[in-house]
Amino acid sequence: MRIVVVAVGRVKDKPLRAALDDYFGRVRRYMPCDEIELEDAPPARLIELFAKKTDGSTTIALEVLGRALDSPSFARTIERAGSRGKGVVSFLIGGADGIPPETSRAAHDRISLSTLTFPHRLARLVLVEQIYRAMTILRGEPYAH
Ligand SMILES: C[S@@+](CC[C@H](N)C(=O)[O-])C[C@H]1O[C@@H](n2cnc3c(N)ncnc32)[C@H](O)[C@@H]1O
Repeated sequence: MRIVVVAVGRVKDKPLRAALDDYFGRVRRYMPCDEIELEDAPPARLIELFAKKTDGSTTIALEVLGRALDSPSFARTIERAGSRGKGVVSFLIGGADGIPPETSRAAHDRISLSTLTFPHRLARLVLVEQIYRAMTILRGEPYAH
């Protein structure tokens, strides 16, 4: 199984980059995990970019109005998605204007991190932290603070 986080926008802020790198590093102790940053672009271009970068993977769109999950259910969602097809699970995060509706509709699943709307870079951090948490849940290992 491999995880790919496909997100609109670059994270240049150093403390946020460091926090993301920390959680990506933790996830990579369990499985390969890539981060793909897409340029912000008009919806038609974003639809193309998301499709190209997630080709062949099981896609999960991050949406405020997506399926509400607790962390154990999120862990099981990753496990199930990883058992499909080629075992590549791609998480999609939109930019300031969100994920193009066509891309979101085409995703295999749509999940929410909260009913609150986060800035997209913060949503990325919460997602990667939750992926790390999911890995510890699936392995029955303690969460390293
Ligand atoms: C600022 S939000 C986009 C808001 C946009 N007006 C919309 O309604 O989609 C940017 C991205 O962060 C992610 N995001 C923000 N808050 C989220 C939440 N509570 N749950 C899941 N994803 C979230 C989504 O992928 C969203 O496309």
